[in-house]
Order: sequence, then C-alpha cells, then structure tokens
Amino acid sequence: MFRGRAFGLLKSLHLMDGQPNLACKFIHPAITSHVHHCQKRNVNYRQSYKTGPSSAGGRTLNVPQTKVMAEQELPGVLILDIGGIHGVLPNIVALLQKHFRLITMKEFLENKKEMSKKIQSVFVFERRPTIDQELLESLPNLKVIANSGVGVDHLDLKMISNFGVKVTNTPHAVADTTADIGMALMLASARRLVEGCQIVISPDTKYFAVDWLGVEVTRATLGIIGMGNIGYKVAQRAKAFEMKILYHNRNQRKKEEEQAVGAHYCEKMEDLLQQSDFVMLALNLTPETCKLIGKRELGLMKPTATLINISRGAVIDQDALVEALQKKVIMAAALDVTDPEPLPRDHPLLKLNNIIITPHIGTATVQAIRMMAEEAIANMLAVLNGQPIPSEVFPK
Ligand SMILES: O=C(O)[C@H](O)CO
Repeated sequence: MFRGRAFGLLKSLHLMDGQPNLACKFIHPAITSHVHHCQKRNVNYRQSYKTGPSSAGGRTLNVPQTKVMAEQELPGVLILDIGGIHGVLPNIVALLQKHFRLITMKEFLENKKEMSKKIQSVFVFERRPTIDQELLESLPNLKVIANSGVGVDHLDLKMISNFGVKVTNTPHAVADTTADIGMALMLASARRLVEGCQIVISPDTKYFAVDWLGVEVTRATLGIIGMGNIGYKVAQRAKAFEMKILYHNRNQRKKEEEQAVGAHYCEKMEDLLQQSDFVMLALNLTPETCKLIGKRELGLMKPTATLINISRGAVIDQDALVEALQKKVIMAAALDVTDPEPLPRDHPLLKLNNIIITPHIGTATVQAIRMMAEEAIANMLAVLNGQPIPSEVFPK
C-alpha cells in the first residue's frame, strides 16, 4: 500500500504518461536550440548532457555523455511498457531516452522480428521484465541486463552469462535510502510508533503512554548481518545514536569500515545474535543465505531483541519467525521485505501485534529512483562502449 502511495506521489510530481516526445519536457535548457534544429529537420533527436548536480538531494552519479544522434542510431533498450500502473516511471524514461532508443515490451512483442535485432540492453525495473531463456533466445544482439536495484536474486546469473550477456546492478544508488528505512523501522518498532498512531486515531481518547512503553535505540547494541554498502550506511547512522555496533560478514572482514564507525566484528553470527538488542539483516539473498535466520538463530536472540529485515524476505524462515513472535522468543520484528510480496491477507504475520511490515519501500524515494536509473545508464553505456563497468554482477 505504501509503495503504491509512493509511486502515486511520484506520478503526481511528474504528471505525464509515455508520450513519444517525453524527453522534450526534461531537456536541458542549454540544448534547446539543437532540439529545435533537429525538429526543423524532422530528425528524432537525443541530446548529450552531463547529469551534474541533479535533483537527487545533492547525491550525484556521473553518467557519461552520449553524442547527439538520430534516434535510430542509438542502442536499443528493452523496457516495460511506458505508463499504466506497472509502467516505468516517466522521469526515468526521460533519463533513458537521452542515451537510448527505448523499445517497450509491447512494441517488441508486436514486431519481434525487427525489434529483436535492435535491442542491446534490457532495463530491469522492479524485477521486470522477467528474464527467461525464451527472451534471451529472442535477442541476438543483447549485451547487458541492467538491474535497477542492488538485489539480483530474481535473475538467473548463470543462464544469462551462458548467453554471453553481462548483468549490472546499482549498489551505490540504493545504499543511503535503504539504510534510512532500516533506521526508520528500528526507531518505529522500538518506540512503537505504529501503535501510537493507531491509539491517537482510535475512538478511545484516554490513553497513557506508560501503557505501551517502548525501548531506547540510543546506546543500545545493534548487530548488522551483512556489512556491504547498505550495512555500512546503517552503521554510520547508528554511530550518531551512540550505539554499540557489532557486525558479521560471511566472507569478508571490513577493517576500514570497522575503524570508521567503531564497529566490532563477530566472526560467529551466533555471538552477534546473542549480544544484540537490534539485529539488522542487510545481506544479499543467495542460496547460502536463504533462511539464514531460522528457529535456532531466533532462539539465540535476547527475548528483548528486535529483528529488522531490509534485505529479502527469504533470508528469514518466516514460519519460525511467526512462532518466535507468538511465543515472545524475541520481542518484535520490523520488516520491509517478506516472502512472498505482498503477503496473503490471511498470513499469520499480519495477525501479530509485535511486528511492523512495510511493502518493500527501501528505495522508494524520488531521489533514489532517479539515482538508480543514472547508475543503470552508466553501466549500460560502459558495457556498450567497451569501457570498465562500474557495477557488474558475476555468477558464482
Ligand atoms: O534490491 C534493491 O536495491 C531494492 O530492493 C530495490 O529493488
């Protein structure tokens, strides 16, 4: 529901649907004369530009320049249908159009023979389009699948690589925003914000805060499982809350990050689970991390502890979590991700009162979505131009 709202907001900010001349509305003023020139010549233009300080709240990524070219000369990118509630957001379309000839799924399916040869990359947004064998077989000139987002658990990396196609993701664009959601969930759960809101709007106006006391985040112990880009950003924020920070990484100790935020490495995840007041999951979903947190791990946590998940739902054994929350093995959980998404309305997790669930909104901000598109564009251009690829993902 919240995700729907977030995208509704985006749509209202950029109230446009997929008109063919959409890029005109976003074009940099400095290049308008060139646009007019192209229009006079009846050429469908695309204009090079530097992203510069964008609306991304001061955070910018360098997207390489693309030369001015007629649309038909630009590399083709397969995207979801523009517009409609499942479409790619119009502002992202505008960014992509500056570098690529966009081919919608509809266009592709209607004219497969011609379109399939033009497509050199696929832009994956919100896990779509589905990349399966059939699609890969039908795209002989495909070079790169650019995922918008860091998690690539929805892509069969081995199969894609067997087609000689590269996969990229956007680890930098998502880090701050996802870490913010981790902090928001931790604070909301600890201070019982959702219950507080419900009490305020309930017909019973006599309420006493002492009846639903929360716990403090400040100076509590936070255990981060997965100290990658996102985990580190969480640690930076936790430092400002004077938290004791523990972390566990399955493969790599991060000494520099440890020093920067004063984090302590737990070689054994069990130690972290036993000592933490808040356990935050910020790791990738892989076959090795699937159901990493099950009955045994929950049993190791303090009965006063809270489990927060900003990675993927499947890293937790959800049946075990339901039981642990019902029996108060742990105090609470706060999840931005579940398995599946959304949960069926009658799912037992939705019946508990010691849980907060948000609908996978870790990256659902105006700024993050734009930066993810910019990072994906930089990746695609690098692959197509034979340059070093900023964020390539390799099959294991
Ligand atoms: O993987 C990610 O970065 C987020 O979940 C957005 O898809």
